[in-house]
Amino acid sequence: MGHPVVPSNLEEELDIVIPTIRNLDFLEQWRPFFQRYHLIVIQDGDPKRTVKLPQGFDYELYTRLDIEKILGDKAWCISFKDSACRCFGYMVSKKRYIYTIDDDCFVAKDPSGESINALQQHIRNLLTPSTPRFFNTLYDPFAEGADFVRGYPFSWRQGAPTAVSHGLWLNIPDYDAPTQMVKPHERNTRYVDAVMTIPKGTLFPMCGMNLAFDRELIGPAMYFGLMGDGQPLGRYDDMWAGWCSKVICDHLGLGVKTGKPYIWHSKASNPFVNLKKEFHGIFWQEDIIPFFEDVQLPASATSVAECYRHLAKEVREKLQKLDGYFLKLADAMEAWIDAWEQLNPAEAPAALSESKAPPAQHALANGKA
Ligand SMILES: O=c1ccn([C@@H]2O[C@H](COP(=O)(O)OP(=O)(O)O[C@H]3O[C@@H](CO)[C@H](O)[C@H]3O)[C@@H](O)[C@H]2O)c(=O)[nH]1
Ligand SMILES: [Mn+2]
Repeated sequence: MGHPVVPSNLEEELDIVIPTIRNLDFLEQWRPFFQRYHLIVIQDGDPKRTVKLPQGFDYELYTRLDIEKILGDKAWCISFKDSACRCFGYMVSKKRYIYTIDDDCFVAKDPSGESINALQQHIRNLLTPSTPRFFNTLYDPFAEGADFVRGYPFSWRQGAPTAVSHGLWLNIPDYDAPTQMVKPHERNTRYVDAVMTIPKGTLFPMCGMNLAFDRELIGPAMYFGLMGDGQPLGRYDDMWAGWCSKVICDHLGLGVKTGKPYIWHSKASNPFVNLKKEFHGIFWQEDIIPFFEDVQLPASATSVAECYRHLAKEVREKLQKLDGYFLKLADAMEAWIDAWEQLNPAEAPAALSESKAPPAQHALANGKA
């Protein structure tokens, strides 16, 4: 299968969102790959701090004061003092694609020693279909030198539109605090040359460190939750967005891929601080995962916003038994989607009519998915 042509005007189609409590010197190393794109920087913590960017980058920068000015009475749904604040950048972007990266992630090298253009690989992942309904054992059938293997149904080879591309990390792996405490010196040195679709009906731990998605297909579901300052939970921001968006992707016939590209994650955050942030989540997720596995989105929900509002109701009803936090989180999910639609009126969904729905959604409309 030929590689899709990466659109030459991609810079008009993609924003790079970076949350930061540090500085952005890391951009110097990414300059060859990032300079042509517009950056959306979410400056977390003290709004009076000055965040400097290397010369020559085109960017917009938002502090907590900007978020409060823009969102008004809905600003409370955007986390403060947590990387979850990055999702504000998804909301204010006007582009088709989003790439989000942490400020301690650098350009990795592949086994041949070549620098990895993570952005290019993510776009290839997003521009080629996914195979959520039937696993291709040779992994990505659209990769150079690969294809669908014998026994793969020909009528299913068009695949599904890809909504999310989840990249990985060399050096410091994205481990939870307990694992990091037990294995403080473990480094990920394994470069696996593969991209694969996460099967329909299977959840996964989405990491926000090196993540791209199609904002038009799944943007409204990419809310990174209520974390950080004043909240009983942290470091489950990307996880929450991953579980919500995967359930919605499965329902709407969209695909999620994981694997290449790799970035080089340079800093291990403090496992003791992380344990305090993650503590409740380690217990709650034993109930949260079955909740997402069991949730049934109605066939009448044919837009992301409709699915998301249904999810918020389910969270309120079924997770409040875990902790009152989930009542607040459900309210925050609704504030998020309201704010998203206010800031993006053109995208505010009338339910996708059959005629406009891509094939996979056709299947949903006809009850085949
Ligand atoms: O209060 C904060 C803390 C951090 N940031 C910015 O967010 C990213 C990630 O921060 P950091 O690299 O310190 O955290 P990690 O533990 O390595 O990140 C992983 O944890 C996930 C949980 O959120 C995160 O997505 C993973 O990548 C950096 O850019 C910090 O500057 C912040 O804005 N506010
Ligand atoms: Mn980090």
